Amino acid sequence: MNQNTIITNIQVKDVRFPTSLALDGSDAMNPDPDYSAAYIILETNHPQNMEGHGLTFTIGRGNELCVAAIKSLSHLIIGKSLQEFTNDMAGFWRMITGDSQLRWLGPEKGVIHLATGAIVNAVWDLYAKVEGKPLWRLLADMSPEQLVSCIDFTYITDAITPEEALAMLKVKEATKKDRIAYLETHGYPAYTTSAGWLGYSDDKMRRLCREAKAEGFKHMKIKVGSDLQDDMRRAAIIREEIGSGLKLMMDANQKWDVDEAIINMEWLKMFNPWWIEEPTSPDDILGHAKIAKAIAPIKVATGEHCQNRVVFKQLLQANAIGICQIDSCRVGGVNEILAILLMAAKFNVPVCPHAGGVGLCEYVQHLSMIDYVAISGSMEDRIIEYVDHLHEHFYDPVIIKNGAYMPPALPGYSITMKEASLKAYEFPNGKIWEDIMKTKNVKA
Ligand SMILES: C[C@H](O)[C@@H](O)CC(=O)C(=O)O
Ligand SMILES: [Mg+2]
Repeated sequence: MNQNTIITNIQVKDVRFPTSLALDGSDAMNPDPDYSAAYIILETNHPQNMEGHGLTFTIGRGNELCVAAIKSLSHLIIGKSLQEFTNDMAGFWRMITGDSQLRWLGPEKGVIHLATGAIVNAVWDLYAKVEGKPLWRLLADMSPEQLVSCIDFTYITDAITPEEALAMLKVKEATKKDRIAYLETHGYPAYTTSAGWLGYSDDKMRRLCREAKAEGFKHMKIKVGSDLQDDMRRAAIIREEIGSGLKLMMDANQKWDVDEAIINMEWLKMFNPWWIEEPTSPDDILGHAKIAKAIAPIKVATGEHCQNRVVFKQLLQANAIGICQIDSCRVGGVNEILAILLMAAKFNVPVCPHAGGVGLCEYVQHLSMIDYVAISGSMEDRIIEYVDHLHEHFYDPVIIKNGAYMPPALPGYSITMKEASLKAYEFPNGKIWEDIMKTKNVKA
């Protein structure tokens, strides 16, 4: 590695895609999302002009808050060298989350933590690019000691210690190469949410179900939580299309109170769902535990709004989740994800990442792959979410074959967006937004 890759500047962009126009991504809680990215480019003095790219995901309004928070954090990395960070990754993460004045805004939650995710992921993207490897492979090639050294164990040692983590990783070390070979041949299984968005008509839902089946998907997710009768009607349509052989998952996006979730699942269980996702408030650990106990063997899944490793720890300790849904930039990026993956493996809870959003499929494929290669060592009951939106804006978009993600081969974290897309979709002055404002005759 070049010994002096200095981060000289950080560009921060507010990029938004008008997905609400077609109701792509719509659910019971979020009826009109505009998939958006607070997007950053780390400029460096690298002789080949290497840049680190990263984003954090929002659904439109408020993206500017993440942009502002990233700007507030940027003094922590500008002028520093990449090597200073990579020599002590856990220290780097503690430094980014530990600015005492900014920490007051969290700690480690909300807008400031979303911003942390963008910056941390951009540093990992730069690291992987400088090393000439896709991120999953950079991590897979690390020794157990190196992987453990990336993790800040603060607040989680009652669930997992660095020594335990090391022992777990060492068990998987010898067989890593077999799993890399398997991944390269078969990929990692995916499920699709594309047919199940709440705002889609019945005809569109049916067509997308058929297409997904023909493309080889074996699992599909449907949105619920608007109105029970309508949820049942739509679930019946999907079951009719996919038959009993395919797995169906349901996502309530936090719409229900705890007892309401239990009652509604009593009705919805006739459609044989594998899991119910975000049945209630993402902060209600005991509520999730109560639901999980009441509706077993249907599993409770959550994580896309889970703010940090501490909440994941408690969800796992309380037997509140049967599926752990990491989100690549809701928590503080790769370092914190590694901690969560290790805890999930220790508690024997499968990880099925959340990827409904722009760039999230591109990100999370790397995370499931490192989980498989080095951490849990298993694909059993594990699938990565896939949504069929906006991949054309990335230089290294996901590749899905026969319903599986194929491992990315280009260096980096696959999150670099095309310059033309960054320009056209920049909010509010990009061409796309200017045109939308003109049509609506409004100012942003
Ligand atoms: C607003 C988003 O599209 C959300 O519905 C995504 C989600 O819950 C998922 O992909 O799961
Ligand atoms: Mg969801």
